[in-house]
Amino acid sequence: MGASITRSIKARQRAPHRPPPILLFSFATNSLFSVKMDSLLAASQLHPAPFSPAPSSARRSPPSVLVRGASRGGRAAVRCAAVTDSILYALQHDEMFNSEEVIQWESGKSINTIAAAQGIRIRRRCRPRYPSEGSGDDKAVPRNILEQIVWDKEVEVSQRKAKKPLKKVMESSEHAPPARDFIGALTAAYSRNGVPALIAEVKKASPSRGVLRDNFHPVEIAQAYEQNGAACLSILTDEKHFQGSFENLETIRNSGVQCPLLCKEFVIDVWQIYYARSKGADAILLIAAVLPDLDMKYMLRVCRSLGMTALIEVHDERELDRVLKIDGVELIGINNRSLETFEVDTSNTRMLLEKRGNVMREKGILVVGESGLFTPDDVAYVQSAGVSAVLVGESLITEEDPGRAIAELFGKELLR
Ligand SMILES: O=C(O)c1ccccc1NCC(=O)[C@H](O)[C@H](O)COP(=O)(O)O
Repeated sequence: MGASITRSIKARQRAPHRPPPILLFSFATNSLFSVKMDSLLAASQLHPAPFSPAPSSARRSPPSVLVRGASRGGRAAVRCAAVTDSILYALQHDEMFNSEEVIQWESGKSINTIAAAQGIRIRRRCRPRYPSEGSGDDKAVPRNILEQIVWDKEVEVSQRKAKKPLKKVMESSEHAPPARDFIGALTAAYSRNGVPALIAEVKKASPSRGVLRDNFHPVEIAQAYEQNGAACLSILTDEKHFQGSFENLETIRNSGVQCPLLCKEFVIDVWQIYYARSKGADAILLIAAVLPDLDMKYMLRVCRSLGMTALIEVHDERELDRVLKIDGVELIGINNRSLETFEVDTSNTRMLLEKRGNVMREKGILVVGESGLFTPDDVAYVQSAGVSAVLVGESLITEEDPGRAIAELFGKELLR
């Protein structure tokens, strides 16, 4: 493991920790403009001067703000009393704000068209503002389970946001204790044990397997995982398809468990990242099959501003290549399960590492092998392919004693 992990640690030590530029796009929602304004207002109060201090004259007399994309094919001047010059400066000078994807969006392409051009097959349902936009048809049926999950998530997130707007959830996230070092915990565990670090998953049910465990006590399971050498934990928060919850995440965080926690959520909106942080998450999953590049870049910035780690999940070469072009990626999960067909094939990890392992090592990116790992041979197989960590759910959670099952999975007891 040596070199790539050392590089990763060094990269992390070098990485500046600063608030995110105030960039306000989300392809995740149809109310792009209101999200922008929500974020703008919230950010102007919570991160008052990310780039440059606002002159006092600006504070006395708030400027008009040009908000790109507020109207199709052009810009709308929006007077916003809470916005300072520093934010205006940030918006106008941000490389991402002026990026290709934004220009495409402004030129009238729909969210789904832009995503499809990046090879993303998952469509957003997004209630259309214009007849030509979105899938548009209330009777449309999802093409696969991942699309179904994303469509359900759009409804869930909009309901949650109505109850707790972004500004409030950002404030809550500011009060959470600092995020723990997820990658640090993985690298330390790998050094200690000489086998891939374990991210043990607390998951009650899954779309592919139904209910995995009836007597499901999330805190007991989390404690058992930690006591038996898990480096980090992954907590499913999706209710509808996995019977998980943010309450589980919060309760585990408050139970005295020390392991860093991954919020295993289907993120489509930055609101979810702030919410996860407010509930004690140290890391969050971002799925390349769901998120267009611009969302991914913006969400990475938000994660960094919150001190959180992003585990970026890929399934195939195209997704991996997209992700490798994005700056600041530190942790990539290769999922052996197709989220569209449920097929599990551990050779996916080997195949992608054979093709792009060198690039990832050069960039100091740590790789996690995800899904379908049941035996010491499975673990050895993905380790020899080059992973530094494994994400395991089913093979542990279905055992009577999930903690003890860890030693069986690795063929030895793990040191804590
Ligand atoms: O687990 C599923 O059935 C599933 C279906 C659709 C989207 C995601 C899904 N699972 C998320 C995961 O990737 C796994 O929970 C995780 O990698 C652990 O996998 P396993 O060890 O096979 O439970």
